[in-house]
Amino acid sequence: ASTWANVPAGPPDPILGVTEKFKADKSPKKINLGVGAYRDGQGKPYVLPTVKKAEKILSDAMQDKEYLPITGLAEFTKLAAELAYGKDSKPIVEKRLAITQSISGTGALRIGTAFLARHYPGAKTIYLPTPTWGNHIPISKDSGLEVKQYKYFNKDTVGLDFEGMKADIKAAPEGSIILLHACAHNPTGIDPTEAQWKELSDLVKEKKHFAFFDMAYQGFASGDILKDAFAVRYFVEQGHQILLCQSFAKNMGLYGERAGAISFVCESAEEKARVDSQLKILIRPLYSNPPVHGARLVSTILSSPELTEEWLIEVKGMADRIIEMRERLYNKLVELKTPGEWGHIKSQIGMFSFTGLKAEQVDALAEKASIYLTRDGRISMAGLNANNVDYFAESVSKAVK
Ligand SMILES: Cc1ncc(COP(=O)(O)O)c(CNOCC(=O)O)c1O
Repeated sequence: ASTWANVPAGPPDPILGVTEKFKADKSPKKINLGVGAYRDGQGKPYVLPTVKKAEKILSDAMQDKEYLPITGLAEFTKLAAELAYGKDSKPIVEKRLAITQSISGTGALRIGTAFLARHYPGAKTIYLPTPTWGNHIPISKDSGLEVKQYKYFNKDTVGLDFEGMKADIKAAPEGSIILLHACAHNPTGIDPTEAQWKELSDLVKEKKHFAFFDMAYQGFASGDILKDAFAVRYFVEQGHQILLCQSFAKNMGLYGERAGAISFVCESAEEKARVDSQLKILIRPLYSNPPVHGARLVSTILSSPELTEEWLIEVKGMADRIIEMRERLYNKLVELKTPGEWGHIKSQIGMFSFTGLKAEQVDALAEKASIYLTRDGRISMAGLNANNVDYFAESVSKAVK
């Protein structure tokens, strides 16, 4: 028998599988609201003008293709840390932030969970919000952590179940690992308010929990990189030794370049050195060293005040287009007298909207209207534009009547 006779056919990824179905659909009216990648007003992938300028600078520079160090391009990780924490944040000023480049946000999450599985002094259990980004679960499990949940989404109010969230975090054994979406929660688009983040910081501190931040959308959520980093910076100011995963996939449109970073707030420069050494030991047998081009693109932009200024305008432009689509969709659903409450479409933030559509309604939209979204009712708002938002609203209206 063949070597692989016992390999079973696995299920398609719930998110990426939607795009496969979309591609197979021949309808001219088809819409892909599945994958979380930004599209411009014409439904096209968007290469930021600052990225194009950085490409030109790099191609003129004709740099070599030598290996990066295990922890990546030092200029990239320095600039990524400053973007997230702020130039004058204490961990950076006191040189006690251990950081490594990663294979985008997914790679950062994989390194973080693997590092915790290997070195965390407490229980090797990670608490994830319900729901969370689907990939958080297999990443954590494959790293050897036990996965538990904390309440997050209240389907009656289509809002944050803050009391449930606090109760579950409080009930978790002291010193538990709590994964927190820093901004633009995926898939719900619902974030704690700044006041709620302050309460969560107190609770995490009281329980001596470990805050594991996933910040895949800094700048892309509200359009303001400082606003989106509020939770991360507040927790650090409050003295939490956080772990932070960063991605430049969305806010710089570098999806396929796989530019990301993971950082650990340490107690001292000496501890940072020990953590850095163990990060190298963990990464070396994983992929040895990371891809160079994406890191150079990010560094070229963030090391130039004028390119950074232009980038901030571009990332706000993306966020604003999504916010405009939220308003247009909401107004159209209301105009069509669509049954149900739709305010959450406007109040949610970031790439996604948790519509509240049921799985069978999602299936009907695919079959009857060639509109594709994940079965949890999440839509990527970026897939909507002036040419298709009315058709989508009309189709939803029909599906829920
Ligand atoms: C919360 C979160 N963390 C991390 C990541 C990792 O992204 P990357 O590895 O591309 O940086 C993502 C990317 N999500 O992909 C879009 C989708 O859900 O359809 C994410 O949403």
